[in-house]
Amino acid sequence: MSLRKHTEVAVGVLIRADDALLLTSRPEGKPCAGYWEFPGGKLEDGESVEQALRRELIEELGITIGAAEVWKVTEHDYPHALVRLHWCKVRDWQGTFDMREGQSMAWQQLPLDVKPVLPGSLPVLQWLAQERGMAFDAEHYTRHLPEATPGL
Ligand SMILES: Nc1nc2c([nH]c(=O)n2[C@H]2C[C@H](O)[C@@H](COP(=O)(O)OP(=O)(O)OP(=O)(O)O)O2)c(=O)[nH]1
Repeated sequence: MSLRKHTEVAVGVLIRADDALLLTSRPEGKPCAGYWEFPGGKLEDGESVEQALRRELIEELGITIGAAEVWKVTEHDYPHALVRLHWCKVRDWQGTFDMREGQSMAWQQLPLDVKPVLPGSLPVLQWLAQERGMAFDAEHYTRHLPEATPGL
C-alpha cells in the first residue's frame, strides 16, 4: 500500500467555439519545466476544485472562468508527487489572456502539435479524441519524450 499522500490538482480544459483546446507550457523552476499541460494548479486548504481552478486561472492567465464542473478524475504517480487531477471542461470565461508566469500558450486541435505533453494528461487527450470520433495514438505523444527528464 502506498503511504504517499495525494496532491489534489484542479485542471481546466478550456474549449473555444471552434473546439480548439488551450495548452500552456510549464514555466522554468517547476518540475517538468517546458512540458505542455492544461492550465491549473494545486488546491489550497479548504478550497473546492472549482474555487482552486478559478484562482489559478486568474493567477496564471488573467482570465475569470464561469461555471466549471468536474468531468473526470485521474491519478498519476510522478517521482515529485502522486497527483490526483480533477478535470473540468470550461467553455465560458472573461478577460484577456495574459501569461503571468512567463509561460507560452497555444490553441490546439487534436492531435496536438505541441510536445512534449505531461504524461498525466494523456488519459484526458484520449477521452477528448474519443468524444470527437478520432483515433488516439499514444505514441504520437510519447515517442519524442526526452530520455531523461528530471522530475518525471
Ligand atoms: N496544471 C496541470 N498539472 C498537471 C497536468 N497534468 C499533470 O500530470 N499535472 C500535474 C503536474 C504537477 O505535478 C501537478 C500540478 O502542480 P503544479 O506544480 O503545476 O501546481 P501549482 O501551479 O499550484 O504549483 P506551485 O504553486 O507549487 O508553483 O499536476 C495538466 O495538464 N495541467
